[in-house]
Amino acid sequence: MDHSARTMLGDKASKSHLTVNTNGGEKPHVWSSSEGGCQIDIGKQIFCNRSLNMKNIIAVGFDMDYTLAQYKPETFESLAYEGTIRKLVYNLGYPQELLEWTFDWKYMVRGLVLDKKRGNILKMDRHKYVKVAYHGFKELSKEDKVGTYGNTLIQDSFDEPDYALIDTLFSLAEAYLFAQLVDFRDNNPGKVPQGTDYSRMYKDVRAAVDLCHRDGTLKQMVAKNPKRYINEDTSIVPMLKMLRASGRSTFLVTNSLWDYTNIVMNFLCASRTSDGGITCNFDWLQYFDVVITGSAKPGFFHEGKHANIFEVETESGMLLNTDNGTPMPQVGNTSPKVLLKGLNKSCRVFQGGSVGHLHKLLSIESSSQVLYVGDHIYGDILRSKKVLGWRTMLVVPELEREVELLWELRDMRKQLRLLRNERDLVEDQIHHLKWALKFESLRNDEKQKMTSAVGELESHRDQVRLAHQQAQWECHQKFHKIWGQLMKTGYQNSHFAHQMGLTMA
Ligand SMILES: Nc1nc2c(ncn2[C@@H]2O[C@H](COP(=O)(O)O)[C@@H](O)[C@H]2O)c(=O)[nH]1
Ligand SMILES: [Mg+2]
Repeated sequence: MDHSARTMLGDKASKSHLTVNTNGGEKPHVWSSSEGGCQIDIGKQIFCNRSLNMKNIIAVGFDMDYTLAQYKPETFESLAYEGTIRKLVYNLGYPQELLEWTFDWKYMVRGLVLDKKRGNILKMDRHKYVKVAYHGFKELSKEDKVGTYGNTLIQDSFDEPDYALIDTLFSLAEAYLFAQLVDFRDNNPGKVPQGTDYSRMYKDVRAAVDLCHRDGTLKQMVAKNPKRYINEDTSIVPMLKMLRASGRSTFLVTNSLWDYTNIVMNFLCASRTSDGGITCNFDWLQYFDVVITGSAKPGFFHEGKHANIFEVETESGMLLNTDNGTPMPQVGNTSPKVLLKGLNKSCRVFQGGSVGHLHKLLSIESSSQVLYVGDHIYGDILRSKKVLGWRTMLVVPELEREVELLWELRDMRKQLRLLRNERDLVEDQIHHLKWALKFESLRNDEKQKMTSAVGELESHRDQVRLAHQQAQWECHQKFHKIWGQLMKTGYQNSHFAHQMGLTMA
C-alpha cells in the first residue's frame, strides 16, 4: 500500500509485531522497518486515535478501488476528466471548445462542498462555517462570503440536493470541471446550451462522469494498461499473507464487477516476471476466503436487505444462481459437479447479496469480529460501523503528505501557537481592565491610566491578530495554495476531519 493504507497499517505490515509482556498486558505496538531499527519516514508511521484489540477480530475485509488499488490521479482522474468532456460535447450539446480544456489534478481536494445553485466551491469547518469560498475559480470577497453563507437564522445543512460533497477521490475531476463550466458560463453566457444554469451544469457533469464509470470509458483503458493508472504495491500480498497466517479470514467487498476486479487485483497481487510483466491468472484469489463484487455498497450493509447473491464462474464470468450463497444445480443439469464446484474452492466469488450472506459464508457470529478497510466515509464506513457494528478503518492517502508537512512546518506552527497565546493573553488583559473600569470604584487618574492602557493593548491586539491571521494563512498555503490543510480550516478542524472523526467515535 505504497500510498494509502500503509499510512494506517504500517510500511511493511509483514514485519510488524505486537509485543506482549509476561503478565498478559500489551506493551506499546512496535512496528519495525525491514532493516530493523525504527527508520520509518514520518509520513508512513502509525498514529492512532482509537485503539482496536485485534484479538477479537476473526475476519478482515477490504474495499478495492482507492483502498487496495491506489489510482494515480494524474492519469486516472485525467482519463475521467477527458471522458466526461467528450460526453458533455457529443452527448449533451456543450460547445466543442471544451475539448481544448486541460485539467489541473492537484487543484481540487476531498472535503470540499459544491454549491450547485450558486456555482460556488466551499471549504467549511467542523461547525459548517464557510471559511474559503470560490465562485468557479474566483475567490468570493469576505463580504460576499458572509452575505451568502453567514449570519443566517437557520443554519444551512449543506447537504443534497442543493450541495454535493466531494468525499471520494473519484470526484476530483467532476469538481474541477464544474468550476471550469461556472467560469465559462459567466464569461460566455450564450455558449452553453440554452437554459443551462449552474445546477443543470452540475447535473450534466455528474451524469457524464457516471456514464464514464458504467460504459467502460475508464475501465477499458485501465484494463489495457493497469500500470499507467494504478500504483504498484508490493506490500499488499505480504499483508494479506500475514493476516491469513494469523488464522483470520480475509474478504473483499467491492462495487466493481468481476471482470474489472479480476484485472485490478491481478495487477496488485500477481508476481512479476523478470521483465516486469504480469502473469495473468486467478492466483490472487488464494489470499481471500470470499470475494463479493458488484456489492452496491452502502446498500449492501442493510442487514435485512433482500438481495440475490450469485456465484461468479471465474473463468467465464458467468453468474450462477445460489440459494443464499449455497450452490444450486442448474435445472436440467443433474451433474453433481456443478453443485460441488463452488464448495470445493478455497475462495468463492460472488456478485450482489448483502451483509447477511457474507456473515454466513464466513461463519461470523458477531459483527464486532469483523474489521473492514475502506476509503469512502459513506459508502464503506458509516453504515457498516454505525448500524452494523463492524470495526472499520478509513484509508486517507492524503494524510501521508499532510503528516510530513506538519513535521516540516513544526517551527512555523510553534510560532503560530505563540502568536495565538499572545493574542489570547492580550485579550484577557483588555477584558480585565474593561471590567475594572465598568464595575470598580476608581479614582479619576486610575481611570485615565487604565483607559489609555486599554487603547494601547487594543492596538497591540490588532497587530498580533493580523500577524496571526497572516502566519496562519501562510502555513495553510504550504499544504494547498487554495484550500489549505485537509484536516483543518483556520484554527478549527475541517468539515472533512469532523466527518472522519464521526466514523471513528
Ligand atoms: N456508476 C458509477 N460508478 C462509480 C462512480 N464513482 C465511482 N464508481 C465506481 O465504483 C466502484 C468503486 O469500487 P469500490 O471498490 O471502492 O467499492 C468502481 O468500480 C468505480 O468505477 C460514479 O460516479 N458512478
Ligand atoms: Mg473504494
